[in-house]
Amino acid sequence: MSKVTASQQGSTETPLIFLDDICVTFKTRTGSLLRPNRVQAVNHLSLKLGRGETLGIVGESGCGKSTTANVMCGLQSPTSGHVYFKGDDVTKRSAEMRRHIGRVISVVFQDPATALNARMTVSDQLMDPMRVHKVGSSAEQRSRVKELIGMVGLPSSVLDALPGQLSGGQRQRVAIARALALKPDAIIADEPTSALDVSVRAQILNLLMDLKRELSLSMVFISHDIQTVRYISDRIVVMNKGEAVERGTAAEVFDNPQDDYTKLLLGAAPSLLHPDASLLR
Ligand SMILES: Nc1ncnc2c1ncn2[C@@H]1O[C@H](COP(=O)(O)OP(=O)(O)OP(=O)(O)O)[C@@H](O)[C@H]1O
Repeated sequence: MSKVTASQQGSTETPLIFLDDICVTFKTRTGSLLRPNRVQAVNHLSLKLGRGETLGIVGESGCGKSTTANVMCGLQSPTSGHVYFKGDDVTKRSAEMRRHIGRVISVVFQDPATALNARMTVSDQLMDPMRVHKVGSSAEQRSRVKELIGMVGLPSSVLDALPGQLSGGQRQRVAIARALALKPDAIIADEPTSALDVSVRAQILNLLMDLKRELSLSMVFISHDIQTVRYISDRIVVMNKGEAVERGTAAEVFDNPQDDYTKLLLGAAPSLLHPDASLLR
């Protein structure tokens, strides 16, 4: 397995995740069997996720955000380029490496209704990753489940509930608790508030920020809403048509946007966050 040093990646500390010149091309259903059409979902993208930072990835639907997230957590192999985890080249993962990365990088998806198993109680959903990865005794797993549900601000009475008996916000809290079950290094949150009622979006964002700080997590936060990304991120990458068109600290991107597309996003739709700013901290 080849290594890349921090200085080769242009920083003093080896990032948790480093995507180096990633391209992802998909064959589409249009075109013929011999000459399938292709879509370039990610086009020569390089980015780093530092330890303990929140990296926001923002752009319109179809610009390649989810594909980028999937490359980061190993759900998608790049067509070209390299993926480094803590400096190790993990582009071509063995089954063991895939398992390890699945444990240390967790994903929170947009819609908790589909991300959770409708037939499993909350308790079983939280226990599941620990059972699959054989972490702890059953007594330790049960105790961790109680700890997890408290961490996301839900009462232990919900542990016996099925997802369908919970509100959308409660379900997303359960999905976040499950993502934390194996004590990951990083969470990738892919549009985690988009499917939620506007009144609970700020609560979920605040929860993610609190957990990230308390647990010293790294986080990738993906959204098409640039105001939400600004609120939660330390650094931001703006994507357009598979490419990173702008990057910088949240303040740099907002106060002094350089790219026309970023300016367009900033001038576009109002924030999808609750209009009552007092809900945000
Ligand atoms: N499995 C796939 N097969 C074919 N094309 C795909 C596949 N996954 C994504 N694409 C295409 O790649 C491009 C980027 O998709 P991606 O889902 O990464 O964008 P996105 O910015 O996350 O969009 P959204 O916000 O709508 O989820 C789109 O044109 C999409 O249709």
